[in-house]
Amino acid sequence: MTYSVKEVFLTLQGEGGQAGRAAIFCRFTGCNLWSGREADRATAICQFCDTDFIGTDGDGGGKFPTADDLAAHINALWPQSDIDHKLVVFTGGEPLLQLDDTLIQAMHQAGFKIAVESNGTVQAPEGIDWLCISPKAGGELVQTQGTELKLVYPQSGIDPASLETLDFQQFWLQPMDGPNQADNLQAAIRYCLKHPKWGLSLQTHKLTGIP
Ligand SMILES: C[S@@+](CC[C@H](N)C(=O)[O-])C[C@H]1O[C@@H](n2cnc3c(N)ncnc32)[C@H](O)[C@@H]1O
Ligand SMILES: Nc1nc2[nH]cc(C(=O)O)c2c(=O)[nH]1
Ligand code: SF4
Ligand SMILES: [Mg+2]
Repeated sequence: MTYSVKEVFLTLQGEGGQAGRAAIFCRFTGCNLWSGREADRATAICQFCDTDFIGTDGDGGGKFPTADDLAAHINALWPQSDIDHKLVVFTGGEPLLQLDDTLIQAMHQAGFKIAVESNGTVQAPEGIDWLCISPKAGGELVQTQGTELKLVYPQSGIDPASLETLDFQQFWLQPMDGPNQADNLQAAIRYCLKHPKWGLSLQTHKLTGIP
């Protein structure tokens, strides 16, 4: 299958339990909860998205006819001096609309651990090494198991307590970025102090000014 990719870049994972680790980010085009057009935001299922995932015109983006083509493109951006810590993060958009067994196999063949950032509305294939699920109010949660659950907070319609019994190793609250970012940060801190199952996930790439 042909993969549509907005951008591919080397950066440090900014969020969640792997924050600070070098990784190749592969951002797939398209999402099932928003068209990506500002005109549609107010009527979208997910209205707070901080990401441009339209088209294939970003740095390192494009259309890749085969999994081996995309794997080679990702591999070429990894520092040549390292073979032991190869990490790719598939994100988007919604990566599980495109990530398939063939691409998972190709990335493992190239020596990568595979992390995924998903909204949880699509069942994940086998073989993902680090699965981050970030539920969205209004999006049906079908993937209820994974490595970390990262809830953008606050979201009207989702109480963190309603997610606590799901099968994840780590639980994070990530303050919603946008006009109320400062208040959202304080609310997330207060929640974590009262409910220690939850940790605070800051979007550290925004603090440091890296992609
Ligand atoms: C752009 S999404 C792409 C992956 C997938 N569609 C998802 O929603 O998980 C990447 C991460 O950014 C988070 N995110 C998106 N908009 C945000 C915002 N305004 N503030 C904080 N986190 C946000 C998402 O919840 C998700 O964890
Ligand atoms: N540095 C960095 N870390 C991230 N973690 C999740 C991101 C995403 O957009 O999925 C992201 C991103 O866009 N940049
Ligand atoms: S589900 Fe993820 S990519 Fe889609 S609009 Fe929401 S935050 Fe953005
Ligand atoms: Mg991002």
